[in-house]
Amino acid sequence: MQNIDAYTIKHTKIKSVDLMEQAANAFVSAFAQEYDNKNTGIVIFCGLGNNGGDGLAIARLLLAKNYTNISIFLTRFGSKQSDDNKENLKRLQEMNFQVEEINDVNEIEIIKPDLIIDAILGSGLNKPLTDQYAALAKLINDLAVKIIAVDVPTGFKTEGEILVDYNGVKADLVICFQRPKINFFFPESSIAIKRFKVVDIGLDEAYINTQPTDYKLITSEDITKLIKPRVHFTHKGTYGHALLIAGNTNTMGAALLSANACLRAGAGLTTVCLPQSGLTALNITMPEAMALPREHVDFKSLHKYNAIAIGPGLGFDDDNLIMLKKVIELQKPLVVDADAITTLSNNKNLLKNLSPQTILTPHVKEFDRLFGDHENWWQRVQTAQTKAKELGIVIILKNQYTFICMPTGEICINQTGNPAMASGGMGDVLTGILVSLLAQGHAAKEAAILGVYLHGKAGDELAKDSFCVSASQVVLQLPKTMKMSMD
Ligand SMILES: NC(=O)C1=CN([C@@H]2O[C@H](COP(=O)(O)OP(=O)(O)OC[C@H]3O[C@@H](n4cnc5c(N)ncnc54)[C@H](OP(=O)(O)O)[C@@H]3O)[C@@H](O)[C@H]2O)[C@@H](O)CC1
Ligand SMILES: Nc1ncnc2c1ncn2[C@@H]1O[C@H](COP(=O)(O)OP(=O)(O)O)[C@@H](O)[C@H]1O
Ligand SMILES: [K+]
Repeated sequence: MQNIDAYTIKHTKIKSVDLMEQAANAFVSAFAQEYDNKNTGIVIFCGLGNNGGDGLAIARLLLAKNYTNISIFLTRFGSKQSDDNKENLKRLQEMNFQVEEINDVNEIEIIKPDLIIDAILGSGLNKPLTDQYAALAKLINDLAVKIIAVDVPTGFKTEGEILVDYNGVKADLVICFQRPKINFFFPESSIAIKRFKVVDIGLDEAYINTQPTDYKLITSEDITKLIKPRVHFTHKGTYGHALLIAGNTNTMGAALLSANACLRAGAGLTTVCLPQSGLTALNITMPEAMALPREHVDFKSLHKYNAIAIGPGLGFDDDNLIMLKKVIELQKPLVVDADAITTLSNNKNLLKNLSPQTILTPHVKEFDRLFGDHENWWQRVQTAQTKAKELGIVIILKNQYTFICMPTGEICINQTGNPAMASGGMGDVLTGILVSLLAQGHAAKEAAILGVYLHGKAGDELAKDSFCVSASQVVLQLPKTMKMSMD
């Protein structure tokens, strides 16, 4: 971000203090949407760097908006004060507003406010908090009032492993500038952040997009470009034939959910390879799908399918390994999920044979089973990136924010989806969508981006007026979500 800052200042001829003003304005607009009561008791803590400068500018702008119940503390714990911080302190003092300067946490005397704005340290954090900073973070947290952080909670690293013994500010809301930080997407961030909002501060977007980074946020524009419209004079043969190898006695539902998702994501034809005992259920619930009883599979006949998915509810029968081997040998576009990932974990030599059009869809436990235990998500995502490159495949590491690791080393982060979707069968639905998209001719990379986004988006649409969302509901919602995502 620092170099993007510098570029914007240089090329748009905007002064850094004006960029700070834009950032403060964007913060205040977002803040006012959340807290519109002008009598709200607000305490703002500012450091000496640019995060503190933002805080001082925010204080002035809030006062101008008639938030009258504001106290400001400037923490002089160091000696270095940034120029823009000095300038904003001057502007505030010119308004005759008192800024209380503190050199030691013990000097602080505050009456419990309604909320605290944390502008002590931001993305400039370069070491863990100690001494005065750690004591101040503790004091703020212990007040047990709402905390709104400017850009980043003080003490929170924006990149790298999140410390288990985090001692920084614990924010209810982070109003973050221009782009979310990578560490916001890891579950461990919940120790410091309940919620974040990203605001546009006018940095040069075109330039940001030229900056070398492994991370890319998936946007609705990406999806609109990727979805292929249904074209006149096309027929079922145009949209591919998908095969799902799934289901077992007690987990037949997984096969049915996957198959239904595959149909509803637009595959021309869907065949389900499931145990004989599941045939009646399939025929009754999904007359559109075809069946291939698993007891009588002629592997040579599998060539005709455009894409294959293996794993949901598959179980661990003796012949599963043979089936997985045969399917990998076909070198077709392939999704390996659930129990097939576990089988792969026990037969890691197969990994190197996966075709370049393979997508693996592990959740955290399956991922660690496959690639070893990890202490945290930062490490896990690094491994996913390395393995996707090494094996030349796509790895979808599933979570609230799903990481899609490409063979090129690129990591696409998906932000759709929500906790209402945290229920069994949701991953089976994703697998059905993915194989459907592969069968329709999307490359693995495209199918992964589209599938993960649409799956979460359907869940988001349903969660707008529903406490929880079932996997079957996501399946039913899919065609609408796809249609709406086209424009
Ligand atoms: N990027 C953008 O797009 C825009 C960014 N903007 C804002 O700038 C913020 C970044 O500002 P910043 O670079 O001045 O750093 P900031 O976080 O204020 O820290 C200041 C100093 O603190 C020190 N320090 C660090 N860790 C420490 C520790 N553990 N314990 C003690 N001291 C520690 C360290 O000093 P040093 O150790 O080097 O002496 C550091 O230099 C960013 O979050 C956003 O709010 C917007 O205004 C405009 C657009
Ligand atoms: N809190 C959440 N936010 C967003 N997506 C979620 C959440 N919980 C679950 N999901 C999504 O649901 C799916 C769950 O997959 P998985 O654990 O394999 O489910 P199952 O094995 O029950 O089918 C993943 O795609 C995951 O991203
Ligand atoms: K902060």
